[in-house]
Amino acid sequence: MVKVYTIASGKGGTGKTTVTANLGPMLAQYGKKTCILDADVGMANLGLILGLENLPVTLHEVLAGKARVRDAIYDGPFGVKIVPCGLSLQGFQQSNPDRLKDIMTDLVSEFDILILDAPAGISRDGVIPLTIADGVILVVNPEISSIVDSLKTKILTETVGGHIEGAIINRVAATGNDFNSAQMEKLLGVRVLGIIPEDPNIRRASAGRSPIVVKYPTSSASRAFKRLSADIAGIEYAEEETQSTSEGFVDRLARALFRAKA
Ligand SMILES: Nc1ncnc2c1ncn2[C@@H]1O[C@H](COP(=O)(O)OP(=O)(O)OP(=O)(O)O)[C@@H](O)[C@H]1O
Repeated sequence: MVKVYTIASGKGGTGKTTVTANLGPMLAQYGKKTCILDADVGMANLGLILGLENLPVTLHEVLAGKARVRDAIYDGPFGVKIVPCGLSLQGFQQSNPDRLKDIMTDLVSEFDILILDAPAGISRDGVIPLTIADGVILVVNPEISSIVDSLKTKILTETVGGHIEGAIINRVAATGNDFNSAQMEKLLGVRVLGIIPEDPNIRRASAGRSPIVVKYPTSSASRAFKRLSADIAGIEYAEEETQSTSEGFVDRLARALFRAKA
């Protein structure tokens, strides 16, 4: 039975695309037939950070009624399938978001998990992905404005008959000064599914057109994404050894010095 998740937030820039781009490949790696779709048709950037652009057919053409969804499915890391949007404003203007539901119906028989990267805010384009998901996952930053906006999205989701699966707290500081899981659960009134730390390797990986789980698999955010994906896939996650950047550097320096002395 397919499970459809929508990755949503109230405020923009909380990390929805980052979460989608990393959960998708990891779920595929853990044996789930997974397809990620860029439902942020106006400000699409899932394709951009996964190295997919200048494509002949994207979700824009499908939503415009000019192409079939199976022609807009591309291969991604670890076997995940990706349905990106184009980058052009014209493509967005021609898209009809009401077609999204039919598109999902076409895909349900082929996948175990479908993940929709929803637009920020509470526009019509944003509401449709909330209604067609089995579970909406809120991506929240540990700051009061993001929490308040997520609460609005939670209420909106429930008002339109959607179901909140839980929240992912993203960009949590390593200092331990941010709200913890229990506090976030109390504030949001939803289950915290995972905590993703602030990790500069996320931006480096995106600049290299790759998800962090592929580019820097032992980085702190990658380990958090793997743990979260394993939970969603219903498998046990074996904690990997931490590869601290400073240890790696010291080891490399020691080796270089040893070679220089020899
Ligand atoms: N855990 C993190 N650590 C460091 N940087 C992060 C983290 N998560 C996301 N970012 C960065 O924050 C920025 C916004 O992330 P992203 O594009 O995923 O957000 P979004 O919610 O999809 O945005 P939008 O609402 O505009 O679609 C990006 O530059 C991304 O690299």
